[in-house]
Amino acid sequence: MTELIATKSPLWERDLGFRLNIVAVSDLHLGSVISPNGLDAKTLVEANFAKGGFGQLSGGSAEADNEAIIKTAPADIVVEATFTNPKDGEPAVSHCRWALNSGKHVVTTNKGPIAIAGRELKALAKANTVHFEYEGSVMSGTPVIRMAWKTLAGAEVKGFEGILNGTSNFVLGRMEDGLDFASAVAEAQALGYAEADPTADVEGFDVRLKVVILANELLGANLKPEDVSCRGISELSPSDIQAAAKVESRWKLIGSAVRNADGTITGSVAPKQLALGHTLAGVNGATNAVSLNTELLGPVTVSGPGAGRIETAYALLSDIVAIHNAQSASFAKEAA
Ligand SMILES: NC(=O)C1=CN([C@@H]2O[C@H](COP(=O)(O)OP(=O)(O)OC[C@H]3O[C@@H](n4cnc5c(N)ncnc54)[C@H](OP(=O)(O)O)[C@@H]3O)[C@@H](O)[C@H]2O)C=CC1
Ligand SMILES: N[C@@H](CCO)C(=O)O
Repeated sequence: MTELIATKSPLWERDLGFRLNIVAVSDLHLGSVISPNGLDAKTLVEANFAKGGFGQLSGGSAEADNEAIIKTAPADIVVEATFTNPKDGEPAVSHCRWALNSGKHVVTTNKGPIAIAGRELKALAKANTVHFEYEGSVMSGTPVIRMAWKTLAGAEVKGFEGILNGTSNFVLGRMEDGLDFASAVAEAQALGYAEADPTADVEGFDVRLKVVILANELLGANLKPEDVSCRGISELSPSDIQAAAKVESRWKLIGSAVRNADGTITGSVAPKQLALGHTLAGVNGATNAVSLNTELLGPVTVSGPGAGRIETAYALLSDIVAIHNAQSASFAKEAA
């Protein structure tokens, strides 16, 4: 995000009508810093700080004092981009609570807080009259949550199925090329697609969080991760991959949810062998795609980048734009 701010600020000011000013940063390795007048994004990107390096800056400390930074920094918006913890969502859930309770908007790509504590955090945002935005938690910068809410409003989403993890899709493709599993995972890590612990990617835990988020957001479910059955791609062998190719099909890790006749919602994550003609069979690399099954339009499929540094930073920008637009609309209404 800092890299994007360093290069895109003049363009955003012209096209989007705001200029982002970084007033504080907290990072486990680098430490933390508060600068009410703003930190230069280019310097932050290029300085190549050593461990604890923020300690050298005015207003800086070699320790990541997240709580104090989040609560006291003179910021309007807190960007939560620590690692996703699929078990209890921490420390990100606490980061979001501290920010919302301090009257700060939160934008995040972290799946943990939304899948595990989404209801609580949304209520907290409402109580504090601030926004809690998380478009990048599913399919990184590719719009799906707001797209479904806004552009497909009234179309009645009944279920969805999708490729929701860039790493596992990339790994399956590289295994089709003949690469072994471990080398393919290492490539995905080097490209910035994988989670801090890639077990979450290959065992399906990351997709499970995304299925929970989409089911709760788009189908009005109240699922928790443990409600969604989950199998990952680590169960597939190179011979499974080759056997699928021989019958004109491909293995894909599919996350899905459906509203049942009795109104309950069932979610699942599992590798599926798809015929080459299937809408999701041609989705390659770190690209994600989701087919939303709607009552009025039938399936509507969205496809785009599902992982990557810039792609994920864009998701944060899209959340900030949403906040800016909502606030501008509300100021205009008050002024009328
Ligand atoms: N990368 C991607 O393609 C996508 C990522 N996401 C999600 O976005 C988030 C960020 O992704 P990504 O940058 O790839 O993740 P990384 O794991 O690469 O980076 C996480 C960052 O958070 C810092 N950090 C970790 N714990 C703490 C803490 N307790 N306090 C302060 N800083 C902390 C790390 O610091 P340090 O380096 O010092 O350990 C690191 O800089 C994750 O939740 C991820 O799941 C969502 C969509 C796509
Ligand atoms: N590790 C995740 C990042 C996006 O959530 C993936 O590969 O899809």
